[in-house]
Amino acid sequence: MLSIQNISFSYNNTPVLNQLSLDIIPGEHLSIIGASGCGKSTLLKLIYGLLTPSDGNLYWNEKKLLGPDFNIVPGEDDMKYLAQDFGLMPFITASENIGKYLSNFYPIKKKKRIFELLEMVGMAEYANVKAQFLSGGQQQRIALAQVLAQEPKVLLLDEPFSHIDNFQKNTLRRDLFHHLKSSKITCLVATHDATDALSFADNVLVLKDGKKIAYNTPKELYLNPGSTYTASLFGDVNTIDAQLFFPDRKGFLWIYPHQLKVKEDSKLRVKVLDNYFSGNGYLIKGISKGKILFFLHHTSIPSGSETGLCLNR
Ligand SMILES: Nc1ncnc2c1ncn2[C@@H]1O[C@H](COP(=O)(O)OP(=O)(O)OP(=O)(O)O)[C@@H](O)[C@H]1O
Repeated sequence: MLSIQNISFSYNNTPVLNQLSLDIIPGEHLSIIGASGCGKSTLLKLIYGLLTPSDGNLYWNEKKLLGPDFNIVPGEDDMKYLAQDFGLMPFITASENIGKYLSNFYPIKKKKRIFELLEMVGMAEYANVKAQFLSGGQQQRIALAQVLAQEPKVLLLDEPFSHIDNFQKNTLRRDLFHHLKSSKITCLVATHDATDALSFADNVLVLKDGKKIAYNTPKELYLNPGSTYTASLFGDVNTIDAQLFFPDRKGFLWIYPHQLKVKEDSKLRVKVLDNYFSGNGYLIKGISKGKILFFLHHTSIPSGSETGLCLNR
């Protein structure tokens, strides 16, 4: 188990992480989400041992992780960390970058493993191309293959698909996360992409200003985000007075655009401000009693017109 126990961290006396605790069981896939600068990358660097916590402890299977103040070569043996800047060697080929840390003792086995990994990241045809001639997305895929090559027990991925186009990203992450699950590799992913968290994580950790503000399964967190901050990490969201739909309820509801639908005679009145084509319909921006609301509709609605909204159950 990976155990994060009450860790805090500051860069030059500026606090970045604040008393964070979490246990991650072997084989678990955790997504770490939060606004830019909330401390996601810093947390991964602390776990991998590139930084030392100013307070608290980290354990991997009862072994205390000591960080760079105690290890001559930073980085834990059982772990691999893929940083946002990939770290490939530019003057050697894609294959050589992947095979860099693999043993030369069994050359046929090594070649096979490199090929398998190139296939997994959809880069077989670039095997002999030097890294410096690959695009950003291609380099990111080779860097992913490189961290997988040594079969780590824990994989720490920082925005692993940020440079990869949607089409390839969808295929790649399905294949990658399937591979990690079947190989029982524990995986922590810092991400801004809601799909990484919703579709592929077992649990999601939400950070805000270096603090853990929510932790749950993706489904539970999506349906009951508990704050506008958490809900908005999954996309556009409306914060609506609960009494508007449920007279007995107090507080707010977090309603995603697809959870509202047009009902002309509904008492929630909205004036349409803008329409955004979204493929299978329109995302519509409206205003109701001075508050911006987003909802979906199968056609556009003229700006300036008024309509009613109700819950889409
Ligand atoms: N080497 C550093 N020296 C000083 N401050 C740093 C350093 N690295 C990061 N920070 C600051 O620490 C805070 C957390 O940074 P971090 O990179 O962990 O955030 P993040 O959540 O991963 O952001 P993003 O989503 O934009 O990658 C930010 O305010 C950042 O400016």
